[in-house]
Amino acid sequence: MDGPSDAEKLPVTIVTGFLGAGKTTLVNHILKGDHGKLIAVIENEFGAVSIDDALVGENIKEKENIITMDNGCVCCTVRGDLVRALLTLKDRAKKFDHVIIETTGLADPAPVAFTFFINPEIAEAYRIDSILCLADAKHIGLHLAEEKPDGAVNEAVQQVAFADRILLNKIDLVNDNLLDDVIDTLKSINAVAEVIKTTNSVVDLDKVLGVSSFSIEKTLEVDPDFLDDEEGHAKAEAIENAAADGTDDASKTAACTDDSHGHSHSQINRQGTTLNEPAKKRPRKKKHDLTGVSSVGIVAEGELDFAEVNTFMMKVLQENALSIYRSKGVMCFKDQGAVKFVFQGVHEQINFGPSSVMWGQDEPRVNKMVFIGRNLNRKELEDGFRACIAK
Ligand SMILES: Nc1nc2c(ncn2[C@@H]2O[C@H](COP(=O)(O)OP(=O)(O)OP(=O)(O)O)[C@@H](O)[C@H]2O)c(=O)[nH]1
Repeated sequence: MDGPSDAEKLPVTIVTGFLGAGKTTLVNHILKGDHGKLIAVIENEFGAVSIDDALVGENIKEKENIITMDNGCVCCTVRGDLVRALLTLKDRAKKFDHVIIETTGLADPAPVAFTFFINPEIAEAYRIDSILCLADAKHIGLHLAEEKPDGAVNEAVQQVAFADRILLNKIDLVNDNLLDDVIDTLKSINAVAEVIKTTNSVVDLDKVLGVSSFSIEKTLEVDPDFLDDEEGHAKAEAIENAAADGTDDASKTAACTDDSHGHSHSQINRQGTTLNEPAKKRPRKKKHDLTGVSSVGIVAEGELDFAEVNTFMMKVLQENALSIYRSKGVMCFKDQGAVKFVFQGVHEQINFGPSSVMWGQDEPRVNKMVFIGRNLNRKELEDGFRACIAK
């Protein structure tokens, strides 16, 4: 018997893009939009302390419409969680019109997309509408050019290569020449995806929702092994088992092939074909290797001193502009009543100010700060931040 047609399946948008590119800003733009759709959001954060759910939660009417997956990358350690989240959403009485998955900025989108093909229940209920990649016009060049250890994928390249739409965001931060260069680089990696220039991820919603721009044929052109993963069957089985028994161990084992928290995917080159084109022998797939990349999450009770935080953050971000990819947090300050502050940093670029919502009456006023980067000094960051609590 034939399965359901694509039109009967729930459309899913996978939002990808490097750390700080504007993914959460896009999700919020979509949620606030006048589209009349009931949207469920699956948020994945790399660190154990999540901030994005609070930032997205401000725009989502009911808490149950947002599912957060912390402490791991959706393409690696929490893939079992993704399967569980999708199965849970499918069985909810409330019928959603659309699902958005916001991946971590370090996720390789290929295994996330793969999930929609290996699990029959998910394949029957969902279709990928689009893989959207947010690219930060100012910093994407840096990340695309980053040399990775031998055998490891560059996640920024994978994100661009697998997208069917690229939102080239933060165009306010670059001049026209640089913008043209960035577009050339993006096109050299992915010649087929439409590139849409945006500021603050503001895009016409018709260009991002219900666009049916994902195509398995195009994906297979980018990665001919996409559905034919060396470990694919073992992975599928392990992930399904993990989903069934409520543990992630199986997906960890399946997805992470070594201690460096890696698993294998094709590395894409600038022409959008796999490196080491398969000759007779299948090329060894490259690993998603996050060695040295970590997140430091800090939860601190008490009110912060404004001047101390300012001095500490400026110093830390100036001294580590290249190694701290991303910093973000929610904070409460002395003498500021119920005003909730949001800190957003992308490398040395900072946005810091009051949130659009206040601390709720029953909401515990707890400061949360996350730093994500390479070779972070956990103790220095934790001690420094805690020292900013007002005496
Ligand atoms: N100048 C400028 N800032 C922007 C733009 N779009 C987003 N931002 C800011 O960039 C910061 C990061 O944006 P997010 O939407 O949180 O980025 P993200 O990709 O979700 O970040 P991660 O989830 O940490 O990977 C925030 O301070 C945004 O307000 C833009 O077009 N121009």
